Amino acid sequence: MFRRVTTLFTSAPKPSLLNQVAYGCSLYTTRMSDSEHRHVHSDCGYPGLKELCKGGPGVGKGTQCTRIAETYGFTHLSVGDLLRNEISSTSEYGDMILETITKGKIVSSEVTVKLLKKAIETSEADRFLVDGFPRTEENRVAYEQIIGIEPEVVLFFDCDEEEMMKRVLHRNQGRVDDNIDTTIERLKVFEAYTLPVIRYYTEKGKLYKINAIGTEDEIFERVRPIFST
Ligand SMILES: Nc1ncnc2c1ncn2[C@@H]1O[C@H](COP(=O)(O)OP(=O)(O)O)[C@@H](O)[C@H]1O
Ligand SMILES: O=c1ccn([C@@H]2O[C@H](COP(=O)(O)OP(=O)(O)O)[C@@H](O)[C@H]2O)c(=O)[nH]1
Ligand SMILES: [Mg+2]
Repeated sequence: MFRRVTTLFTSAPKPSLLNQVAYGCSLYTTRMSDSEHRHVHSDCGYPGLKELCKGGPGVGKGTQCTRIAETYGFTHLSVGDLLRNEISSTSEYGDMILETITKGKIVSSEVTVKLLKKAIETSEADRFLVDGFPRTEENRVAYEQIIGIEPEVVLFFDCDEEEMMKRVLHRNQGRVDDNIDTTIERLKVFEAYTLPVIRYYTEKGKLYKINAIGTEDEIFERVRPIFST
């Protein structure tokens, strides 16, 4: 079985650098029952909304985060992109990150939170959409401790495993992890490490499940009410 996760965060305007962070959304497929998820409701207004988006590999997190950011004025921070930028730079972490991504494993929180913090601090923006993070409970705790913000809303993009695999294999961006073996591993990692994060936010009453099957436009229309007051 395949599973996927995507994450986005939005943040509320705030005074200090770290307060600016918005939690994003994640996309993933899951075996959780619908009763475990909250659904988007009309009183989830913006501004003041902090969002976290979750979903599995290829579910469309990045695609939807880009549209959300453009439409609602967020700065889109993809942690995957931050990590890939490190690989192509002279970063001391480059080799480790490449090996980790190639295997479909998770980079340590020490590195990812450091990169996120730097991206936020060097940006002049005051609202961010964080995509594809946190992927583990350790990520979540480290992020909330260091960034100092807990998301109010977590978007969960739900898609069947076969469709996620199909989207990954057709992504055509030359990524080292866009292959069958790595994606299967990523789905296992999702189930073992990311699903607990989803459950955490479900229990906190912050999870919003979005059906990620359909066209990009159709999915965006399902997301839109969350950002529209
Ligand atoms: N609703 C959709 N239907 C079909 N393909 C999609 C859809 N949304 C995104 N894609 C495509 O699927 C691939 C993975 O999308 P991406 O946004 O990178 O997902 P993720 O960030 O969750 O891994 C891309 O090639 C993208 O163009
Ligand atoms: O918080 C994160 C985000 C990404 N990754 C690594 O980067 C890869 C690609 O992540 P990305 O979000 O770009 O993938 P997507 O889900 O969009 O396909 C993951 O499989 C991990 O190896 C990580 O370790 N921690
Ligand atoms: Mg992505």
